[in-house]
Amino acid sequence: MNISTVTPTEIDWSQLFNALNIGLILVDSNGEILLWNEWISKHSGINYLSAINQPLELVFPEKLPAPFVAAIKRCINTKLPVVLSNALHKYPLPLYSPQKSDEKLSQSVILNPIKDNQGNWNCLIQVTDSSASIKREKMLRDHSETHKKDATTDPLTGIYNRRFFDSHYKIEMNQAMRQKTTLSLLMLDIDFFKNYNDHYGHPAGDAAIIAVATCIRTTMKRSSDMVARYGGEEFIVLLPNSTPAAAQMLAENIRSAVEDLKIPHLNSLIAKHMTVSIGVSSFLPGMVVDATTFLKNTDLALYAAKQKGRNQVQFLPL
Ligand SMILES: Nc1nc2c(ncn2[C@@H]2O[C@H](COP(=O)(O)OP(=O)(O)OP(=O)(O)O)[C@@H](O)[C@H]2O)c(=O)[nH]1
Repeated sequence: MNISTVTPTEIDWSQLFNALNIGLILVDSNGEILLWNEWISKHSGINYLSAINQPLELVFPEKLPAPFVAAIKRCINTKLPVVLSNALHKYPLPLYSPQKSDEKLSQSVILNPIKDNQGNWNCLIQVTDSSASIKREKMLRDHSETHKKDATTDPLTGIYNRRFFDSHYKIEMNQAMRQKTTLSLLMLDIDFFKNYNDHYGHPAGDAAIIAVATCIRTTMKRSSDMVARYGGEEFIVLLPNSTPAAAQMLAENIRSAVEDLKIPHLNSLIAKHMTVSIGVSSFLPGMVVDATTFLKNTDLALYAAKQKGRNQVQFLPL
């Protein structure tokens, strides 16, 4: 049915307005209510008879926001529609969810100028419940943030994963070369971890990896330092602007902090507790060396720490 072709005698307009799943209020230029549909009654708790011919600003028990009242006046004066941004005006009217009477309804509101038969301009306020779309947007946003976090974080320990390290390392390396600054790397590996797993079981092994990751993270001081899980029981620490001496000192702090955790390791061949070996390498200003070589050198330093007896720090110059 084309509504524009039917006359008011052919259709019950109030029935139509009340059947709509949006709120409708029509106010004249004095702010008096000319139309108030069922949806608005349901969400405001104010029935048609209490609202009709009353000033909009006095009908609600709460004061209406001044920008909303100003927008209605603007709509009538300019004879132009106004869309109220949901971000700025979340609750223009004191409307509530019929299911949860204490939960304010977030609303999308559009104001339209309407001319009556006498040529007077009124404002039609259309209100829709935007809580569902806001919830959907929030869900999508949370989802994408979780996704981003998943892509950069190691699920077991919560520290960065190797993929994130690889990309971050390239950026830091380029910066150190361009700006002629120092960059140090530590590579850490838990000693005799295979024996630990074999003796205490895989879940205990996982718990030990988490404990070591947490220990490294809490021993690091600067916000620019970053630690990542590089392999099963291997970690890598990137230290921008750290000299060889500072990097070795931090490595020693981490080594002794892990020892101080006193995680029993009866199958270690060098101690009664869990220990780590650490290789240290530093890129110095003006050096001509690529990122892969620097990384390999750090790995060689770690290898040296293992060879020399484990539970120690070894520095290998580039
Ligand atoms: N529980 C647990 N074990 C892991 C994980 N990733 C790797 N591993 C184990 O870590 C052990 C590493 O053993 P190896 O590389 O032989 O080294 P290691 O026994 O620590 O000996 P050294 O490094 O020479 O002192 C292997 O047994 C892996 O199965 C993990 O996520 N959880």
